[in-house]
Amino acid sequence: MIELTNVNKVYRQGNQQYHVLKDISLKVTAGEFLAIVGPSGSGKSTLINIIGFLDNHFEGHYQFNKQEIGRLNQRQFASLRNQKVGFVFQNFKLITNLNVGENIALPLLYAGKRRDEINERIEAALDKVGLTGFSSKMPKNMSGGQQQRVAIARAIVANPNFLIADEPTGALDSHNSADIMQLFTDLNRELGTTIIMVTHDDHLAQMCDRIVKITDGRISSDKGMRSC
Ligand SMILES: Nc1ncnc2c1ncn2[C@@H]1O[C@H](COP(=O)(O)OP(=O)(O)OP(=O)(O)O)[C@@H](O)[C@H]1O
Repeated sequence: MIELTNVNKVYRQGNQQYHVLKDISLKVTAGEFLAIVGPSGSGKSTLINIIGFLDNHFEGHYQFNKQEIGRLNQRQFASLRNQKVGFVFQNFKLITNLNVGENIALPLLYAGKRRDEINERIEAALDKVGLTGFSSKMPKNMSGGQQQRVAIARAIVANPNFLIADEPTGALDSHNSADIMQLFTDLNRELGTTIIMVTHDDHLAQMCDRIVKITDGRISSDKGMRSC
């Protein structure tokens, strides 16, 4: 599904150049649950911004479902981002003055779905994350773990091809972290959701099928756990 070949990323600031990703070649197949780990500043966010269609200013090749990303115009690139990927962030990024259902509806409204379909899909997404009946609650009246579940429901509601989760348990205590990791594992195992998760936590990374380590902009190791 995802195939990066010799991807390089250079940030330019004035006369300075920062070569942040160096010859990254990475394949991710549908159904994988992959952790991206590495020290602070090693390039993890830069890499997931490219994988998640947030950044198309890089050198090298990115083929998504055999389609070369570099050939797309900005409109096609934005529509790929809206349709193919769901994002989960450390700080949930829910809209606080919207209720749970309205937050989850956002990707469907952008996609121009009809109201009755939206309502059905909200309920189905809430079921999948274990929050049946929470649609009219306000996020501020929910725990951090529940808010992250809402964010995950929003990320999956439009049936993206894959999820990017950037430190998804970083703001949670150990109990809620374990719950969220269990939810990701269930989504992956039971529904086949492809998940790419950035984490600093080695223990959480061990729960994934595969761990890709980035060191100073390069892939320094790539280990499959299921096959070990
Ligand atoms: N817009 C930018 N302009 C210049 N340099 C940048 C820019 N964004 C990131 N960098 C640099 O690129 C390098 C990689 O940053 P990146 O955020 O990808 O690392 P990271 O592994 O995600 O770090 P962390 O774990 O702390 O989030 C860092 O040295 C950072 O300072």
